[in-house]
Amino acid sequence: MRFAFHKMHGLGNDFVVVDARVTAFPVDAALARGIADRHRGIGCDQLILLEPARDADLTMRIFNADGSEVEACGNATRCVAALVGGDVAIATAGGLLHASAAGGGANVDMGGPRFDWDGIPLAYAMDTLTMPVGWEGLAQPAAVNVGNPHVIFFVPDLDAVDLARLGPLIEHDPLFPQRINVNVAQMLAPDHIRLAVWERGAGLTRACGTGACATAVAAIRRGLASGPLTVTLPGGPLVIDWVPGGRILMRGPATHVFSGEADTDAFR
Ligand SMILES: N[C@@H](CCC[C@H](N)C(=O)O)C(=O)O
Repeated sequence: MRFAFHKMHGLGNDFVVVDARVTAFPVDAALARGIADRHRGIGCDQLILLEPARDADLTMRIFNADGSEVEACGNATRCVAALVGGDVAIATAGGLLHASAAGGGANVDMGGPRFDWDGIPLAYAMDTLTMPVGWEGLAQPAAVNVGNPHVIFFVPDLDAVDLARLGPLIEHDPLFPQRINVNVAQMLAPDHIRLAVWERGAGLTRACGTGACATAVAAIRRGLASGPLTVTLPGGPLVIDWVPGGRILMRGPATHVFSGEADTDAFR
């Protein structure tokens, strides 16, 4: 099947966006993996599929590079808002999001975070603000669900952490029945966090919007920070705001790189 796509990125977290609002685009895990493949496909961290919605302007489906379909993607939400333009209500598996395109990027209302252990989800009950668990030097993380699941470690020196090695161990730990996105954060100031993310199903990425949201929320809950604050990822900064009990607001860039056409047969 011939299809059109947009290559986009948010701070280097890159996407293949297929607008299937008019013509359906049947995707399975193997096709998503093939499109995302950086050697044999188009290449991306996530494949984003736009479909019609009943109670929103559109539905956004998210497939990680490993083919798994997931609930939320902050950077893709900004890209979709920038692509569609104006104010847009986006239905996702993680909830209804409201976004508005703004000067080279977008503002997104990412909804409210969850902290209950079975809503993360974790395999068994524990405190999610300071979890009594650890993996080598990484210990006592926080867990936050912002539509998708995140675990956040605060460390004194981000450069001392080998996230490429520890990320997959933690992602696949039985404590996380739906696997987990692994965030390692260094507080630079009460309004500035440096962050690296091992993404579930995609590995190390240049940026993770939901990771920035989850980390900002965890830092505020722990009394380490107050919003609004800047989260600087390898690909650049995002601005996140949250007050306890409220909704998470994210602001950041969205870039359209090129548009193209391809044939699904090429990726199977
Ligand atoms: N890059 C994203 C998150 C994509 C989904 C994530 N890997 C998951 O499996 O939950 C972002 O910008 O939030």
